[in-house]
Parts: sequence; structure tokens; C-alpha cells
Amino acid sequence: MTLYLDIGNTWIKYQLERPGLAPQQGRVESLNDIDEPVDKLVFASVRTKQATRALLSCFLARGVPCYEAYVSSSAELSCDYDTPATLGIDRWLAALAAQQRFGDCIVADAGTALTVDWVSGGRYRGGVIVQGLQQSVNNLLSGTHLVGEVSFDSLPCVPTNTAHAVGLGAMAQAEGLIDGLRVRWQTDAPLVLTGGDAPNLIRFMDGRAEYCPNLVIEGLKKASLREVK
Ligand SMILES: Nc1ncnc2c1ncn2[C@@H]1O[C@H](COP(=O)(O)OP(=O)(O)OP(=O)(O)O)[C@@H](O)[C@H]1O
Ligand SMILES: CC(C)(CO)[C@@H](O)C(=O)NCCC(=O)O
Ligand SMILES: [K+]
Repeated sequence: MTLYLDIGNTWIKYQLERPGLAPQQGRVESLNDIDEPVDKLVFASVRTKQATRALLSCFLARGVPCYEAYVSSSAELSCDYDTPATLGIDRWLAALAAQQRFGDCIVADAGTALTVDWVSGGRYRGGVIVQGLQQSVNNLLSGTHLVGEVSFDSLPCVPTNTAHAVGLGAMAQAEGLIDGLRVRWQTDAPLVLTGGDAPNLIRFMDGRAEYCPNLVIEGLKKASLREVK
């Protein structure tokens, strides 16, 4: 069985490809939570080399072949980043998968960080990195004396309580960022959303985006890979 891992800033998203069965997928904090037999591992990690190695050590010690995705221009998608090796692999893989599905597009990955990237004409053009929705709310709450629940559900147009004021603020900030970049980049390419907070954002943006839950893992399946020993 092949185990695909998207090792993010906070969570590890996985997909286990099982012959003759539907793939099993989920989100875990630690790999100890995956106890199926694995004979090949394919991963992308935004964590340090040391932290990633430590995480994979149980597989490496058992001799499971481990392959890491890296940024590599191809005929389908070339990379405009100044130094492609420093582009977050999650951004590259999401762009690769989104381009395959939608062609030219804007890809937003709403996780611990929020990244908004632009793919056009077979090129990964670049994009921005800001704090994610939850992170932005947490920073606000920790830097002020605000208290109370924050809600991302059933947000009204004009908030009349604190939970909605903070919730709508975070959503509208993300929406405004994406709309602003669209103007700057002069593109009306479709918006593709992924990441843990994408379901909240997609509801907020009603119909103005495509939701793809596992873009990074999809990208892993078409990425250039190198073996990690
Ligand atoms: N069941 C869940 N458990 C944890 N976080 C969740 C869950 N559902 C949605 N979220 C949201 O997902 C966000 C985390 O995003 P994601 O799962 O994409 O990965 P990450 O590894 O933390 O971040 P990144 O993709 O930036 O590396 C959190 O801010 C949280 O608000
Ligand atoms: C921006 C994050 C943190 C988003 O997960 C990740 O893609 C990353 O660590 N990137 C490296 C820096 C860059 O993309 O320029
Ligand atoms: K992300």
C-alpha cells in the first residue's frame, strides 16, 4: 500500500492507496495514528529537514522506500519563483493539481498560513503568504482584551455581535486579499480553494470558487520525486 503524506505546518494530511479498495484519508497530528502496512511512502513537507526525518524515522528504519516531492519545472508547468528550491512545496503541488484540473487559475490554500498563488499560461507565476484565518483570529484575541466565541457559521452581512464581527472580519479580509490580487494581476481566472479553512471560506464566497479538499495530495501524484535515505 502506498501512503501519501502532506506534512503541513500544524497537521499531517494522509491518503492510503489500497489495492481494490477506496483510498482511506484523513488528518492526524502524529504518524503513530496510522497503523496500516505501508510498502511505499510519498510525501511533501513544509517542516524542517530534521523535523521531517524524525517524523518519517519509523518508516525509514523499517526499510520502507520514502520519496519526497520537489519543485521541478516541466513541459506542463514551469516555475517563475526566483529560487524554485525555496518555494513551499505545498504551494507548488496545489498549483500543479489545480492547473491540471482547471488550467489558468488562482489557487488559495487556507491552512495555518493562507497562500494565494497564480498559475497562467503553463507558468507558476508567484503569489503571497499571509497568516491563515484561525491564526489571524488568534492573534487578534491574544493582542487585545477581546473575549468570547468566534463564529464562522451563518455570518450576517453586517455583524451585530462580537463573535460575528471577528468571524466576518477574518473572512472578509481573506476575500478582500484575493479580490485585490485579482485586480493587481489583471486576471479573471477561476479561484480554486483548498486547506482546512476552505469549507468556511467557500460558503462565505458563495459559488465564486471551486473547492478541492486535497489538492496537495493530488499534486503529489504528479510531482517529481526523489528518494530520501
Ligand atoms: N477537524 C479539524 N481539525 C483541525 N483544524 C481544522 C479542522 N477542520 C478545519 N480546520 C481548520 O483548518 C486549519 C488548518 O489547515 P490545514 O489542515 O490545511 O493544515 P495545516 O497543516 O495546519 O496548515 P498548512 O496547510 O498551512 O500547512 C485550521 O486553522 C482550522 O481552522
Ligand atoms: C508559506 C507556507 C508556510 C505555507 O504552508 C509554506 O509554503 C512555506 O514554508 N513556504 C516556504 C517559503 C515560500 O514559499 O517562499
Ligand atoms: K497552506
